[in-house]
Amino acid sequence: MTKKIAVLGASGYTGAELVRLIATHPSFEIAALSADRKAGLPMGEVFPHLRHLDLPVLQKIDEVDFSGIDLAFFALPHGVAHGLVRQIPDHVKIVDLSADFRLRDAQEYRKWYKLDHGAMDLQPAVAYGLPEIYRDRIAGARITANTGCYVATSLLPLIPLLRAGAVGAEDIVIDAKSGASGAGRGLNEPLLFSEANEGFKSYGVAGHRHMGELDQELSLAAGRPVLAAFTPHLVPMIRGMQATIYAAGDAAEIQAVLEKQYAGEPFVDILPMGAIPQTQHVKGSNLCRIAVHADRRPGRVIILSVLDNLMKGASGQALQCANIMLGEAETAGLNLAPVFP
Ligand SMILES: NC(=O)C1=CN([C@@H]2O[C@H](COP(=O)(O)OP(=O)(O)OC[C@H]3O[C@@H](n4cnc5c(N)ncnc54)[C@H](OP(=O)(O)O)[C@@H]3O)[C@@H](O)[C@H]2O)C=CC1
Ligand SMILES: CC(=O)N[C@@H](CCC(=O)OP(=O)(O)O)C(=O)O
Repeated sequence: MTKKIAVLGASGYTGAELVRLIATHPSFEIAALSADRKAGLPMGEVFPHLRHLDLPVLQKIDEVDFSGIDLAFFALPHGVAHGLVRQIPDHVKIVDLSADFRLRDAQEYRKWYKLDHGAMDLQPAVAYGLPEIYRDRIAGARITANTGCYVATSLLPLIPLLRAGAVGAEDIVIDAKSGASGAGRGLNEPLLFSEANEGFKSYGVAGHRHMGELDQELSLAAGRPVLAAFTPHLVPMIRGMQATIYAAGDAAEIQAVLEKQYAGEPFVDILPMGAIPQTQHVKGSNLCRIAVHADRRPGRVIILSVLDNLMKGASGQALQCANIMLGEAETAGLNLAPVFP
């Protein structure tokens, strides 16, 4: 049976990526698209690459008729979803791509996002949207909080390793890089071509807002508090993300744990030990590719994890969660090989 889908925030990058994916989904149909500043415009005008699709005009959220909608994606900035969620009728399932429902503690949300959370009472029923780890919870949830892009890149290798005790919890360093689309489509001077191209910089050093989410999930996996070092960088590419993770552990054991954990998983590809995954080899796909290297320092490893921030880092993963929530094949609309070169 066809499921009717609303994409809120369809005039942004993750919203447009959801529309691109849903266009080939065998049983999802786009019934409503929302925008803020761009409300009233046809989607094909805002995103000419999608003008061949027969799509509803962008509306303000309060104009959307949710009565026939089965699931809404919130592709909205953080700070919007927690105020919006109560306006959405109970029959509508929600996949929130923002950070609003990722943190289970109101004080942590205030600390990292400088906002008071308006719907923390709903949090116990929210599933954390990392399907390979939380599939069963996602299947029964009304609201899923899609994992952040940097965090998904880091957690896919680290959660199984911490659970298995295969990496030391006390000395994890995550050195991460993102393409510019990770910052969304809003105007932002440091992301102007002449400022972001041909350059490289770190940002959010020792304080990026994804640290709260990392702390939460790494600590849960280890069964004790874990404070990893995490430094994000902006690189002059459009899509793509890499986390280079330094930790204590035995490379052969780590390789074996990851191969076992992800055997049969369609979207996590554990490469042979010592391989070099590249962002170019996941672009446009929902794949996360991971490779383990033994460091020359005994007992230390280097783990490389790459994904497309708009796909497995956001919209691809959100569609994977929606498929699980609506009882569809998990890969529906996601069987896309990477675009290369
Ligand atoms: N980009 C990425 O790689 C990733 C993004 N995310 C998260 O996904 C969410 C969406 O990101 P992204 O698509 O990049 O963002 P964009 O800035 O590209 O898009 C934001 C969308 O939200 C709409 N919007 C903005 N403010 C409001 C508001 N107050 N009320 C209603 N609608 C509003 C915008 O409408 P309009 O343009 O018409 O004003 C636009 O459609 C964010 O929470 C982001 O952190 C998560 C992982 C990765
Ligand atoms: C390059 C760039 O600016 N990236 C964004 C990624 C944030 C993002 O998408 O945030 P969530 O996954 O938490 O929603 C940033 O660092 O703020």
